[in-house]
Amino acid sequence: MKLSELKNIIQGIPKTELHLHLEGSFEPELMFEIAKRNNIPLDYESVNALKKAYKFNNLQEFLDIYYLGAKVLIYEQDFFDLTWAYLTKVHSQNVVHVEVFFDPQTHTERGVPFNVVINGIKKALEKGKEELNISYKLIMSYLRHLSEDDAFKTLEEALPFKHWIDGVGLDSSEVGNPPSKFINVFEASAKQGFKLVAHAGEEGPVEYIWEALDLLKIDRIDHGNRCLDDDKLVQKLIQDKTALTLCPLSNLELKVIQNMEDHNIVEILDRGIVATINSDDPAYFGGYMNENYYETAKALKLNTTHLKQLAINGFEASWLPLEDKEKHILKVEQYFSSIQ
Ligand SMILES: Nc1ncnc2[nH]cnc12
Ligand SMILES: [Zn+2]
Repeated sequence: MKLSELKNIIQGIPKTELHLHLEGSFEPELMFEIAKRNNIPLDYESVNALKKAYKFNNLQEFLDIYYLGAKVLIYEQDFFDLTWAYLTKVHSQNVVHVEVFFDPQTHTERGVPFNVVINGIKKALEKGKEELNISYKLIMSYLRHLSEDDAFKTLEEALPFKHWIDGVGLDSSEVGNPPSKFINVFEASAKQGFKLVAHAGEEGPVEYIWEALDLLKIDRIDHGNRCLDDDKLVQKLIQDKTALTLCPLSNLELKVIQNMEDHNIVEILDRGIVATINSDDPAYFGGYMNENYYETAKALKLNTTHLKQLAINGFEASWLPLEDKEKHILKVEQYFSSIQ
């Protein structure tokens, strides 16, 4: 297949995004605009200088810059603009359903009230549903470098907005902050009716994936690249149909892999695990959904069967009601039939 043909095929696939940090979709241009209107100095003198700093050797180096950027977000309008920019971008890439993370503690820690953050995000998501026909779920993520008590405080703050939040997640610095640190707050979150996900096995060992499953009782694993290290785990993921939200460009930029050709997504798919493709923090890692599909497909020579499976998996692994999943999956199947 020619690369231009591959690009066109990917553009046409109706897609989901299930692993996206809204703060990670903060493009430098918008960051500078908001910094200026809020009168907050940035450590970089221009968009280009900031972009030049986007060279990471590991997750922590990225997180340090990601939290710096988020500091300019103060008002409801800022959170609205951030979310709306993401939605219009992925709409242009034929993404039709998103399940997005926000990190409340990154903002409440700086004195920005929880309601300001969530009101801005929610208004943009609703506008996206009305005007762009993008359905959505919202996931509140606890920062794992902070304490479980802090996560509990966040859960309390979230309760008045419970009807707007579909699930809770666990992100930030993985190594040294195992899922077991958050058993109680995940149990309390489940009692409130939230679905559960957690980043596990991105940089951390396969044991963290086991902990996320057995101790936190999560529904879906964010990343999970390390799962192939353990055959018993692979069997469990297949049996329980537990999905992985893989993020190939993120893995490359954070040096989880050295080359895209080294990515294990084909093996994960071929073993029968419900693998999905996502962008994680697209403003920092050089690509949104289409670019993630494209770079992966190009490097690993994915065929249309793989592409179709990945797209279907996105809907299967989503939290959409069954009839919506089926409707979308039918459209994916019709699309691939039409291009044969
Ligand atoms: N890839 C990632 N891993 C952990 N925490 C994150 N927060 C934003 N992106 C993240
Ligand atoms: Zn992530």
